[in-house]
Amino acid sequence: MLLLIDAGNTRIKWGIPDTQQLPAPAQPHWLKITSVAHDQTDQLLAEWQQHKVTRILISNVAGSEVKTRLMNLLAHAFPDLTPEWFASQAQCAGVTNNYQNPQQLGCDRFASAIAAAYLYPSQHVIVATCGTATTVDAVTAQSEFAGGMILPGLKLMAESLARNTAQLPQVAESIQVDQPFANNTDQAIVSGCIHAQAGAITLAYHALHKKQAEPVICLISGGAAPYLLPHLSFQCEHIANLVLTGLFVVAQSNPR
Ligand SMILES: Nc1ncnc2c1ncn2[C@@H]1O[C@H](COP(=O)(O)OP(=O)(O)OP(=O)(O)O)[C@@H](O)[C@H]1O
Ligand SMILES: CC(C)(CO)[C@@H](O)C(=O)NCCC(=O)O
Ligand SMILES: [K+]
Repeated sequence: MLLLIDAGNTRIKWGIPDTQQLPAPAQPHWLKITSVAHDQTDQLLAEWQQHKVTRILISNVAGSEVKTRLMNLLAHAFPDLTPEWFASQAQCAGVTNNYQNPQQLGCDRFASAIAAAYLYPSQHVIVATCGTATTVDAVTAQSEFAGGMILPGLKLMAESLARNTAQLPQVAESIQVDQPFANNTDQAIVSGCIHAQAGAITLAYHALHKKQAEPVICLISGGAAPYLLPHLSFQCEHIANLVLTGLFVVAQSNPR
C-alpha cells in the first residue's frame, strides 16, 4: 500500500489510495484519508502501523523540524522503507514547471498543479489553495505550471490586523458576511479579508481567461475553501485533498 503525506503549515494530511483499481479512476478512491494538527503527530505511529505500507511519498512545506519528526516516526513505523520526499522540479508527471528556479516552488503547489493537469487534461485551470497561506496558480492546457500568487491565508490576514493595530479585535472565524459593505468592525474585517481572497481568485480567473481566450476551470482546496466559495461569482469546484491527489499521480507516473 502507498502512504501519501501532505505536511502543511497548519495540519498534516495523509491518505492511502486504492491502487488496485484498474483503470485508474479520475479521482483516487481513498481507503483512508485524515489529518492531524502538528502537536498531535505522536498518534500517527499507531495509525500508520495499521496499514501494510510498501511505499511512502511526502510533500512537506512545514520546514526541517517537521521533516525530522516525520522521518523519525516513519523510521519507527516502517524500518524497512525509504520515504520519498517530493520536491518541485522542472518537469514531473507530464507537467512543466515554469518557475524561474523550479526548486523554489512549494512542492504542495507543484503537486496540486499535477493533480489539476491530471483531472482536467488539455484545459486551463486556476488552482486556489486556501490554507495557512492562500495560493492562486495557473495551469495551462499544455500542462504548464504558468505561475501564481501567494497571499496570507484567511485566518492569518485577520490575525495580522488584530496583532498590529490598537483598535481592531481578533474576530471569530464563524462570522458570516453577505455583502461587502459592513456597518460594524468585526464584519468589516471579515468582509475585507474574504473579499481580498475571493478578489484575488476572481482576478486570476479572468486574467487566465483573457490570456488564453478559452474556457477556464477553477478548483479550490484547503481549510478556508468553504468560506470563500459563496463569494465567487463563477463556477468553482471544491476538491478536498488536491495535494494528496497530486502525490498519487506522481507515484503512478513514477512506479518503482
Ligand atoms: N472555521 C474557520 N473559519 C474561517 N477560516 C477557517 C476555518 N477553519 C479553517 N480556516 C482557514 O483554513 C486555514 C487552514 O485550514 P486547515 O487547518 O484545513 O489547513 P490546511 O488547509 O491544511 O493548510 P496547510 O496546508 O497550510 O496546513 C486557516 O488558516 C484558516 O484560514
Ligand atoms: C506558499 C506555501 C506556504 C503554501 O503552502 C508553500 O507552497 C511554500 O512554502 N512555497 C514556497 C515558495 C513558493 O512557492 O514560491
Ligand atoms: K513560511
